[in-house]
Amino acid sequence: MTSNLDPRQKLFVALDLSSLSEAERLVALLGDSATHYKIGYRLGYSDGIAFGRELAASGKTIFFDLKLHDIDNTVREGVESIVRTGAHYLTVHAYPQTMKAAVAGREGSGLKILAVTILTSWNDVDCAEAGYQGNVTTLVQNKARQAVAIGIDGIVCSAQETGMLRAAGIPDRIELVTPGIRPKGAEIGDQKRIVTPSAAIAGGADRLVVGRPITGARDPAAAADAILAEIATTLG
Ligand SMILES: O=c1ccn([C@@H]2O[C@H](COP(=O)(O)O)[C@@H](O)[C@H]2O)c(=O)[nH]1
Repeated sequence: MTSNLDPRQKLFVALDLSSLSEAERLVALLGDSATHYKIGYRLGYSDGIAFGRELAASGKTIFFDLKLHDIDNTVREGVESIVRTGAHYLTVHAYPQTMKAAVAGREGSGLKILAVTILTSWNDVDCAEAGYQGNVTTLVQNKARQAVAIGIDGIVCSAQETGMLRAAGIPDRIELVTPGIRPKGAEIGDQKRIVTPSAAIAGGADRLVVGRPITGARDPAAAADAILAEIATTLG
């Protein structure tokens, strides 16, 4: 049996580009190949919020990866501002107070809050260096459980952890959003917990986040199409 799922719904293209014009060019180049975009620090701190608002109004699914973490009032008010952009997803760091404030801020809106557990550029040594007790697996699991209890809509983790999280009882309604995706042969860069697109889908990732393997490719549209083909084949 083949899947009816549109593979484009599984792929967030990270618009980590230095200017609005570069981002506009990439979105035009990708055309219908991409329906979901992520905007992070690089574009977000310049024209990215307005551009995300524009893309959302044009029918694209927009994910602001702002990784909020601040005092409750600031987080809540920040989330309220993001609600007004019409975006669909927003990240906060997976600290209890921050997650509670974010959930309060998005009350009554359609904005989904995603909790960033342990960055995919970290391994066990990095967690120890940051003063955490426990390894990546334990920390991701504990943070995910806390996030679910608080009412968060999704978890950001590596696709290495998706199976473990479902086995630990993280319910299917919680979206597992996975950066650190690297097609075979792609440059790894600063990522440490990487997974190929097909392995991520096979392992139960709900959404893949891909930046440099697309934005840094000589032919970004071809790179995105190759990832979509890999996703489609795995979905069956
Ligand atoms: O744990 C995390 C959380 C967020 N990210 C973001 O995803 C993209 C990944 O980009 P690549 O170029 O494909 O590495 C980037 O915007 C990160 O800020 C993450 O990598 N890991």
